[in-house]
Amino acid sequence: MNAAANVTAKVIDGRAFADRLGTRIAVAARDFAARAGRAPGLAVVLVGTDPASEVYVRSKGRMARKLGMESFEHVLPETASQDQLMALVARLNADAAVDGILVQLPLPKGLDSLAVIEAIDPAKDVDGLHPINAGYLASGLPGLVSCTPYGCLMLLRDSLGSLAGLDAIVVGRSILVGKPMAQLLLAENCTVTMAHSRTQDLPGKIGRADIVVAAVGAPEMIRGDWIKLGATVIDVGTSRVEQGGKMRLVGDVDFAGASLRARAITPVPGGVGPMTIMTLMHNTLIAAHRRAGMPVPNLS
Ligand SMILES: Nc1nc2c(c(=O)[nH]1)N[C@@H](CN(C=O)c1ccc(C(=O)N[C@@H](CCC(=O)O)C(=O)O)cc1)CN2
Ligand SMILES: [Mg+2]
Repeated sequence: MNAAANVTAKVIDGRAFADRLGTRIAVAARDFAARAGRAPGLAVVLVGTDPASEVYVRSKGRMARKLGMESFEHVLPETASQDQLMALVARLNADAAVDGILVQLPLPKGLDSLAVIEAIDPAKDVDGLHPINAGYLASGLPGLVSCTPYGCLMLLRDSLGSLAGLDAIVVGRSILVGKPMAQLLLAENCTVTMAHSRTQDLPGKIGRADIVVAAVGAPEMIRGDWIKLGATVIDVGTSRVEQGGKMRLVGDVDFAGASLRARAITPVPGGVGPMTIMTLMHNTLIAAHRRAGMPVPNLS
């Protein structure tokens, strides 16, 4: 733990961690292909032309191919109907070459993302968002875990070892990050507080936490001086802000201020983001093994 307020935190390098995990996934994917007679297959669905989503979808396809997986990319127009999207999901559910299905979020206005998520075969739900997989997680049963929180957990375990007994706060309650993150931390025997827009005395609650996971999408809303000395800070937020005439990517946490109090902190970019894509590859590998009736390799 930092003894004084002016010790600089260790910066957690999510990109390097993701690269190392990727090397192990590539070996396991090659082994799967040799035994199953086909590569693990990931289908990525993009609806519309949101520039950030286009970048993420392209990165996912590129990474799948780089690691020796088959990538199936489906792009529907902004004007696609709910029925068209549901029909595509049904086709992918029935396609034996597809182990993982991911529908990039957010969907254009007018489309019901929860209905789409519920239509995905839970065994292929590599985003871990289907209520069946959320239920497995809450029940401590093996399912598929949402990619970003799974990546955050890997970084926390790597940085801290055992998390048992630590006070953790998760700021944000989305089904994509906040809720599954809280379940994962609870399963690690943390005492978990879930904070959200109606939480009272957020600075006080953050100030008591050994682990802070920030996932609200509000640029630098968590001030550095709220952080407990020696805490570990995981910043999931990515917001583009203008500074001095230039666009800059920032997280939910004031990185410079928090670095003076935390023992370790993820940067933005280069922290949680790269883990999101690599845990998706990991989930695809897991889904492929389960669907083929093969034991899931332990890559940790
Ligand atoms: N179906 C899903 N939709 C979305 C998810 C998801 O997990 N499943 N997560 C986010 C977007 N996302 C992946 O889809 C994602 C976000 C950020 C990064 C990333 O690597 N970020 C970099 C910075 C990139 C930049 O410069 O813009 C970083 O933080 O270092 C990867 C994936 C919402 N939608
Ligand atoms: Mg990041």
